[in-house]
Amino acid sequence: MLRFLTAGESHGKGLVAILEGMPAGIDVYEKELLSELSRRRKGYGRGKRANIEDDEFEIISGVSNGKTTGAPIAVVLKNKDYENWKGKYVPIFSPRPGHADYPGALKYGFKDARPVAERASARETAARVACGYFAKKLLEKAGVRVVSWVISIGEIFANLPSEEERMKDEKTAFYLFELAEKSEVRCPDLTASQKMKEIIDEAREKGDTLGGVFEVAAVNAPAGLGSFVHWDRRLDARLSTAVMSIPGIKGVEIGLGFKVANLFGSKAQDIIGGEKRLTNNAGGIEGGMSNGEMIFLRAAMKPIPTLQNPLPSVDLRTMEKTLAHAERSDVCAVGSAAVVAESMVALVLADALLEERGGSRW
Ligand SMILES: Cc1cc2nc3c(=O)[nH]c(=O)nc-3n(C[C@H](O)[C@H](O)[C@H](O)COP(=O)(O)O)c2cc1C
Ligand SMILES: C=C(O[C@@H]1CC(C(=O)O)=C[C@@H](OP(=O)(O)O)[C@H]1O)C(=O)O
Repeated sequence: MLRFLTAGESHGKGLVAILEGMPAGIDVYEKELLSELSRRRKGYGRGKRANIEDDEFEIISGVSNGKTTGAPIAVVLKNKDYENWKGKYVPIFSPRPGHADYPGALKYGFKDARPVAERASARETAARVACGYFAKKLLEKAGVRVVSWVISIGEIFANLPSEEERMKDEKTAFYLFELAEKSEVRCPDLTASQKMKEIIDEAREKGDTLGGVFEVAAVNAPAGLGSFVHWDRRLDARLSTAVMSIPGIKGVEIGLGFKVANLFGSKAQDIIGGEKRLTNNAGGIEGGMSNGEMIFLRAAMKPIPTLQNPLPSVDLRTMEKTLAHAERSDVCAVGSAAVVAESMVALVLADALLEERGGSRW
């Protein structure tokens, strides 16, 4: 079983990730890990914090001579911003609607939501991407690649090859990914990317924020990952839980997703006429198992909750009406969330692959 834990707060000394269950013999390149971390951290719409951090890390166990050893892997990531926060304390008395502040304060009995915000913050997703890197390297050995791209931000939609083609065609997936990597918002349509940047600027000027939708594809995933025999072994359930756990994600669709509900069965199912299907409406998963087609999912991220032009809230100490707390924040982080989703998908698929193939060394 591949499992991981993370610890650390957004403005504390740093983050710790422990990944357990990795077999020995997986190649590890620190440069590649650093590049994965910077793919997550950067992007148009991210706030000033992204330029403060450089995601300097240290792998303190589980890797020797550039290969995993089979022992738990521990990665420590520094928060450079810690130095700026040291000795300072900024309480959050008026919870930001949409952030974890209010329910977190109620749950843990705080009048100041700062301790909630510190751990709820998506800074934690840097530790997930560190774990995801190792999962990606294991998948790479099995010929599987996980890629992502953004399809919309606010009401700006990318003009892309048809959904049918995106879900079915591996070459299209790689092509879209390559283009997305060149875009500051991680959108393969470079004209739409420009418009996306413009509405992000507009939102920033108004003290507002944006969300959007991205897609993740796992290319060349073998058939038989996951199982129908029990609810928590179903691959689609495992993938959607993993992606839904990313802060801000409010919807996950596999394959055609919600649209499939509007079709006749004859149009919805992927006809079996040989080893490969003509369509991939199922997003590569039937009966909770991968079916040998590309695994394909889509996720919706809500707009960032911290608004510089804050919404009404209350003071937790008095319950009197006031405006929500405002502080430095991202305006839009959909491209970053897509990178985190790649990691979460890779971790689920690597776990499922190890269930199938086992092995202490690869
Ligand atoms: C990469 C990334 C960056 C984020 N940046 C911010 C941010 O700067 N400000 C903010 O208020 N929320 C940000 N969020 C979203 C919040 O962390 C999230 O909305 C909050 O934890 C509440 O969780 P929920 O939206 O899942 O309910 C970010 C999320 C991700 C994935
Ligand atoms: C630090 C990261 O994301 C943070 C996620 C986040 C939130 O509330 O989720 C709030 C912001 O933190 P700060 O208030 O320090 O600017 C983001 O920058 C990161 O992704 O590395």
